[in-house]
Amino acid sequence: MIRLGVPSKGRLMEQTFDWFADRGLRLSRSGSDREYAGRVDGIEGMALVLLSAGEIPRELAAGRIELGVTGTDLVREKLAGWRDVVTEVAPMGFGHADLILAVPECWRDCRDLDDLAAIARDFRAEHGFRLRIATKYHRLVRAWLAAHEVADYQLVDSQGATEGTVANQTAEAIADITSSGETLRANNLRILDAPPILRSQATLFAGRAADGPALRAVLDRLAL
Ligand SMILES: Nc1ncnc2c1ncn2[C@@H]1O[C@H](COP(=O)(O)OP(=O)(O)OP(=O)(O)O)[C@@H](O)[C@H]1O
Ligand SMILES: O=P(O)(O)OC[C@H]1O[C@H](OP(=O)(O)OP(=O)(O)O)[C@H](O)[C@@H]1O
Repeated sequence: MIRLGVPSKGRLMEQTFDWFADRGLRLSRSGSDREYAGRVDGIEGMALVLLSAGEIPRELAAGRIELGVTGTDLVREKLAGWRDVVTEVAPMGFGHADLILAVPECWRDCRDLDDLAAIARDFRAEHGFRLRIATKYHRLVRAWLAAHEVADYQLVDSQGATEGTVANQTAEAIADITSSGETLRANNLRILDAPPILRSQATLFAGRAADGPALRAVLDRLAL
């Protein structure tokens, strides 16, 4: 049996269903909207598992699902050495979002990473604690700031409504996913002049341990 993990709600779920339908497989919930079980029609030996997008990387790594749809951001953030654990089977062309770092709009002297590094040094001297960056992408943000030699900061965990942390005075800057930029603008935040930390999109992943004839038959059926 090949178990396919799919996000359990929202646009990501609907677009995933459409993507498989375009390839001849019909995914559907088996019961009500609140029941997280589903079925796959159009192929033998495949089961649908509805999960939180954030949990799909872990489930792939644990071998509890063989295939999974989630954002590349979540796989890179949640799986250390992700390439050893999962294979990217196909980018799916939706769920595009950039992981970016943003500062208050009113920080006129903070345009790029060099500015941020200097401001972070001064901030620590002035306030006695390190500048706080709110994010749920700890691994990716730490690696990116280290690569750009920004050191005087601390990460503050924020699992949602991250853009609100600056107004709420629990952080000075944020690192989060953006697509339209509306949430940033509404919260008076501006993206630093730098390439995004990561460009993400919804992707079909396979667990490396799942490789075998049953998985290959499914991928052949999908012409992948
Ligand atoms: N505004 C957006 N536009 C496009 N993609 C987005 C946007 N926000 C988030 N995403 C993507 O959607 C995926 C799921 O996001 P999110 O982290 O909100 O899911 P989740 O943590 O599983 O949610 P929940 O735990 O509430 O089920 C991620 O890969 C993310 O990059
Ligand atoms: O650039 P935009 O188009 O405004 O989208 C960005 C927002 O979308 C995501 O939040 P989501 O709605 O998934 O909720 P969350 O804050 O709980 O993660 C993300 O965390 C941003 O807050």
